[in-house]
Amino acid sequence: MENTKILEINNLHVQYITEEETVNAVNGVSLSICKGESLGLVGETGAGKTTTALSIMQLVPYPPGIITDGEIIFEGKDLIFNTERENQEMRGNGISMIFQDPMTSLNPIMTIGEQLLEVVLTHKKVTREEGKRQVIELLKTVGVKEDRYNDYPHQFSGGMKQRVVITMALLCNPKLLIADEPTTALDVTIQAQVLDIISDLQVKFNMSMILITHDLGVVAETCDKVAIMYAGEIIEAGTVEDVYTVAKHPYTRGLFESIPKLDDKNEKLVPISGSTPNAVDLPSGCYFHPRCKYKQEICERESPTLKGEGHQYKCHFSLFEKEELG
Ligand SMILES: Nc1ncnc2c1ncn2[C@@H]1O[C@H](COP(=O)(O)OP(=O)(O)OP(=O)(O)O)[C@@H](O)[C@H]1O
Ligand code: NI
Repeated sequence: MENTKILEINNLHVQYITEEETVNAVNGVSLSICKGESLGLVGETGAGKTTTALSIMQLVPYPPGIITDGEIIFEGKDLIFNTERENQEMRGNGISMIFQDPMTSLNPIMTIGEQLLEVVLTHKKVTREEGKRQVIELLKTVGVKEDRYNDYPHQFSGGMKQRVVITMALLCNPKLLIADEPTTALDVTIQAQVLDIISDLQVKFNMSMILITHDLGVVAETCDKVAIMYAGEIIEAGTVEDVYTVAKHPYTRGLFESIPKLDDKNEKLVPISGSTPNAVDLPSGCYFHPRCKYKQEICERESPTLKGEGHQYKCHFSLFEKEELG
């Protein structure tokens, strides 16, 4: 792995503003990814993962969504100041995104061959023949046979559709791939296959990747680094090895404890008590304090800063201090 930063997000804030309410979806996210590196972005529903991804793609729906602060530096340039033309170019050959539902990306009334070829011809200076050759070759790589070129999306199963979408995302050789829960909509039996394909291609093409998921096991198998999101903030981040060995934030610990253990069939899922805060009306101080069993007075009052080098966590105390506090 090289150490060149390909993407750097600094202090990103995103809100969804309507007449009735303001949703604080992303509240100061900072993260960076190096060339060829894969980052797992993990968090409960509503934590702001998709909004972070859409911000990078410059696809936050406006209205009601608006990036209110921060920087998104891709290859040295702040995407927030891009023109629409520059955005299209960035999405054509810089950053690609795979969505949860394959039909978000596929046109139901075109054959998959036609739509994949169109992507190539829009972004690369190649002949139709060469374009078609590239499409067929990449389709084969993801396990879709050449004789399916003229089929329509509805003729494919969910897993096969997602393979076509992966092909579409990779045709223009993106430097960064964002996969937003790419297998959640699929049958459990084929989720692992599709994840393997994504993971293999990420390594093969030396792409950087952000993999959004609820599944800490998937991150362990697929990613170099992990970032845990809670209420629009990254509350812990580091290498998979560091974070999985010693989780430093009580929320992360709670997430690990809530994974059912394979070797003990009777082990109950231990959910973190309480629920995620309402993004319209966030708690004072540390957003996790209402659910934290180590809560102290300062936690209700002050938002903790991010501590640590490399392995970072956003908490007033180290866990060992907490254990002493009881
Ligand atoms: N178009 C929208 N309008 C208003 N609020 C929105 C919109 N999209 C998302 N939100 C809100 O923004 C917050 C963050 O949502 P987001 O989809 O980014 O979370 P997520 O971590 O991707 O969740 P999930 O795991 O369910 O996909 C949530 O409170 C959500 O309800
Ligand atoms: Ni999401």
